[in-house]
Amino acid sequence: MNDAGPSLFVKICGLRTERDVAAAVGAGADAVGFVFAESPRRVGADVAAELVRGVPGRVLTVGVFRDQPLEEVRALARGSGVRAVQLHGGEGRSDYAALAAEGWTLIRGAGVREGRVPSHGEMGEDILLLDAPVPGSGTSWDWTSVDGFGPGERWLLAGGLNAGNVGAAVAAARPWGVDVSSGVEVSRGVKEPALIAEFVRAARSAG
Ligand SMILES: O=C(O)c1ccccc1NCC(=O)[C@H](O)[C@H](O)COP(=O)(O)O
Repeated sequence: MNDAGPSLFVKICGLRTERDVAAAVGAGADAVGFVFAESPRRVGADVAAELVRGVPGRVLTVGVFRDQPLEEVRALARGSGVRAVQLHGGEGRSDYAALAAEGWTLIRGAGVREGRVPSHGEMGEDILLLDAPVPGSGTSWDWTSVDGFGPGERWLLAGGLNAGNVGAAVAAARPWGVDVSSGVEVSRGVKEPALIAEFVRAARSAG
């Protein structure tokens, strides 16, 4: 994983096909996400496992969940072979602690509502993902409301990003990395390789 380098960490989320994975990896993404939560992007453990097998070790594989029982999170994360778990619901500290003890890298998806920006590490996460209140909806929020993250704090900016606005978003919020789903799709759940390549290029030149 790109850990402390100067370049912006780029995650492409909601991949469903080998073509999506090839596009994200080929474009130079640092992480790829597979949605196991209720969503048009949802994949099963078997499909995800097949896709994860095609991802090189330098790219972090992430399973995305929302308000699912811990046993289900464990089963899907293990069954698919992802290395990181991203939680978007009301999961509590004890859930984070249990998953951390089992060795997964933990990403906490937190919606920014009315300018209230959650702090890094509140749940014991490794990476904080600041998102729109409805994750994966392609909606943006006021990125200028972010203030006060230290240089060592790993946090991802997400929510309504695309190749056309990621530069301004990065300039305003100075995140450690960015995450996108809708902005690299032609319709909900259908990724477009050219948009993925364009997004990674724009993000890299911004950060
Ligand atoms: O993608 C989904 O449908 C989804 C459903 C439930 C929980 C999380 C989900 N997605 C997480 C993400 O991919 C991020 O929210 C994403 O990077 C930002 O989404 P977007 O605004 O569509 O770029």
